[in-house]
Amino acid sequence: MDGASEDTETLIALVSSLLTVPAPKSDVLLDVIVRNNGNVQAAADFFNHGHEAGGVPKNVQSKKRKRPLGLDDWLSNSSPNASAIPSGSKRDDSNGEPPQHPVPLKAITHSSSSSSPAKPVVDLMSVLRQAPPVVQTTPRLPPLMLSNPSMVAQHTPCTMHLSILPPDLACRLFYTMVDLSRTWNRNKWWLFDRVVESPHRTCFYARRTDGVDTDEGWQEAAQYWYNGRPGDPPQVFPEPMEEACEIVERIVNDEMRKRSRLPLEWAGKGTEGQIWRANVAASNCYEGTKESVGFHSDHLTYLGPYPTIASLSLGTTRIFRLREVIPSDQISTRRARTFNIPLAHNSLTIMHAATQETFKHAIPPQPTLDPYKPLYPHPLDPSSSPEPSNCRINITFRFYRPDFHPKSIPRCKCNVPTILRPDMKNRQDGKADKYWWTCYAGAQNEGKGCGFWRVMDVTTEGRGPTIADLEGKA
Ligand SMILES: O=C(O)CCC(=O)C(=O)O
Ligand SMILES: [Fe+2]
Repeated sequence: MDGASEDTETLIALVSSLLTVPAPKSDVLLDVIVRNNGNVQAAADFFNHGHEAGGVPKNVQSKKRKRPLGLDDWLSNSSPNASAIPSGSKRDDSNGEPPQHPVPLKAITHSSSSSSPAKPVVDLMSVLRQAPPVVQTTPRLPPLMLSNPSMVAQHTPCTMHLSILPPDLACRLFYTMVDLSRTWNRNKWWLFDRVVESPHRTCFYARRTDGVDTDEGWQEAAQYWYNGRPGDPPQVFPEPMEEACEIVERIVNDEMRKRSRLPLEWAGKGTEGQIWRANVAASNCYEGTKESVGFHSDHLTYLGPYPTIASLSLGTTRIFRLREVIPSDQISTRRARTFNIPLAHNSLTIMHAATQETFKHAIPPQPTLDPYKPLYPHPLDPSSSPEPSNCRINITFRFYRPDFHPKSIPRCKCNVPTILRPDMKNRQDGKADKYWWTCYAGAQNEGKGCGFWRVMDVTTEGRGPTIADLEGKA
């Protein structure tokens, strides 16, 4: 995943933790957070001191006299040493909101590369727990298994494409990535006051044709893949990944031509006139039943609004879980449904425009799995017989937009590049959606950031061309 996404729910949790009055509903909290430009303390002050002064309208006050929700309510009591992933559903909003102290970049870089955290690193899933229940009157819908491409297209903004690579290429790419994955790392970042670790291994790749050796922008982009931890320069696409990428690009372009485009989507073209091309890829390896990635939407920092992300699955079939984030104004009238999509070997899931703005996705732990039985022997040992494998390899091919080049990303008061996130809860279905640049220093700086928060404005920031520019509607 592109870093771990912190989102509006994290902001809400942080404001709730500062309240000395009964907690209002989350849409009210968010409204006040937005009006205070994302300043958690100012939003909390508004509730704490505004009530008596009549600052909060009657209809935004909670009817129930409840103990205010504290930070501890969001953190489970599990031992920080626990590295096993507990069973049962866990919330993953990933990173905590960057806190309040400005820190120079050097300190952050130093801290991220060599810090010895005060508390031991813990598995992310052992720190987070279920969100408090929202009072709901609409009926709960049971999770739905989307077992074929037409069901996926019917219920989600994604499409599913089966058996996309020649079988020998799919198998060779699987072996190549499993071999490479032995050196990949688990993502680590600060969540509130401790370091958490993603329960799977990941690696960031940049395509050679896109100036991997010369453009230091890729180095920064790679660093952000690892939640701001400095690391080695990005790897280039290994040969079978390049071969697969060309096939993936053709499928994505064919699919995109059939779909209507949204105003903030990128409207540039590739050298061969393609609507979409991949210039980077991130690969994930999940071994066994427990390795997973929690619910998140991908950071949009270099992808820009409404990205298309093409996700190739190889090896063992795992479930891809999708769940819509219901906008605040619809929360009492409809419920999100959980969709489970089995990702077979050699299948491509395209997360089309608006997936990151409207849904969260996860690869949950699962009780059992079917080992993948390769059809071909390992290319480095052609006389061996193929061994069944419990690994799933995922490669997400992405297009990092030139108008969101690392050089153009605003820096916060810590002098660290910010991250771009959509306002999922207050969206307008492509018409006037809001995106925020927020401080991300806290992910690596012992949880300390500056609280920087600014609305992204495509026009004043000189970004584009977008579809709206082309259509003259900007
Ligand atoms: O493994 C997958 O299919 C999902 C990976 C993912 O969400 C990510 O890399 O952002
Ligand atoms: Fe993701």
